[in-house]
Amino acid sequence: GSKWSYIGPDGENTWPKKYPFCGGVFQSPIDFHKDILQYDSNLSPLEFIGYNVSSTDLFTLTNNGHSVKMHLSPTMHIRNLPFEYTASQLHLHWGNRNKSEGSEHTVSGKHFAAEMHIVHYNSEKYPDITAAMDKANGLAVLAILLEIGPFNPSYEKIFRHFRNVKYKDQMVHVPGFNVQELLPDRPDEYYRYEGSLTTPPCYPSVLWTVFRHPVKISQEQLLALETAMYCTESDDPEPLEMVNNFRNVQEFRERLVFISFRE
Ligand SMILES: NS(=O)(=O)c1c(F)c(F)c(S(=O)(=O)CCO)c(N[C@H]2CCCc3ccccc32)c1F
Ligand SMILES: [Zn+2]
Repeated sequence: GSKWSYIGPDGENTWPKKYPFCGGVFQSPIDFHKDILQYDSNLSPLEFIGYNVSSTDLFTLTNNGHSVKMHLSPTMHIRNLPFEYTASQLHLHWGNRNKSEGSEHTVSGKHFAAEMHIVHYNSEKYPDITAAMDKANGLAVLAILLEIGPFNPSYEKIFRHFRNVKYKDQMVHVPGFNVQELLPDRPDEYYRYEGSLTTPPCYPSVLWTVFRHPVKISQEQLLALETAMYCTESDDPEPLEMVNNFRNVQEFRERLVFISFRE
């Protein structure tokens, strides 16, 4: 199994030993700051096809020991990227109850409270994500920055199930809903760059789209995310809280991040 973690002897500084790409090029996440941003008028709004999933369809929510991930319906895909990308799963990254600064990407050096990723694979060129995940242009990940605000009923459609996936390998079914509700206002405004998976094996295969505007969830919803899950199995005598499951920002030299909006 994947023997890596975010803390301790298998923490991120040791990842390159077992996963060489983690010490390679084009690594994510990164910090978005003024002098690496460049407006690009060709960055058009993405089209989200099949995101409105019927409640008779079921998503599977799983605690995989690293994050909580929700397997998505293969009828969901994005258009307006260089290729068509089909949805695979979504998952989250967060901090802890004393420090709600667990986003992966940062803006002018600032963390947001948490970050949600919707992982897609290039279904035009590859049959499935396993074939796509180590190829150039293989994956496209949408990133939504989360911050504290009013209660968010759309996010609650996922969050209300956290108590049933407290421990590693637990799963629960979530009735389908319109996943587009999870996206921020103005999804036409985003950061775009070529990067990598932020977990081992860190393949440099990801076309990143990080939406400019954060989504608000309540303090209570954030606390539930920060305190509900464990990395360990239900019968483990030494339970490990699933907290701070974000990678630190990586060196980003001699490259630009393209933005679809003017400052
Ligand atoms: N931040 S990130 O880079 O988007 C990111 C994660 F952070 C993350 F934890 C995961 S994981 O939950 O699968 C646990 C470790 O792979 C993924 N999985 C992707 C890529 C790896 C293999 C795979 C296979 C099927 C579906 C999705 C994925 C991931 F892409
Ligand atoms: Zn992620």
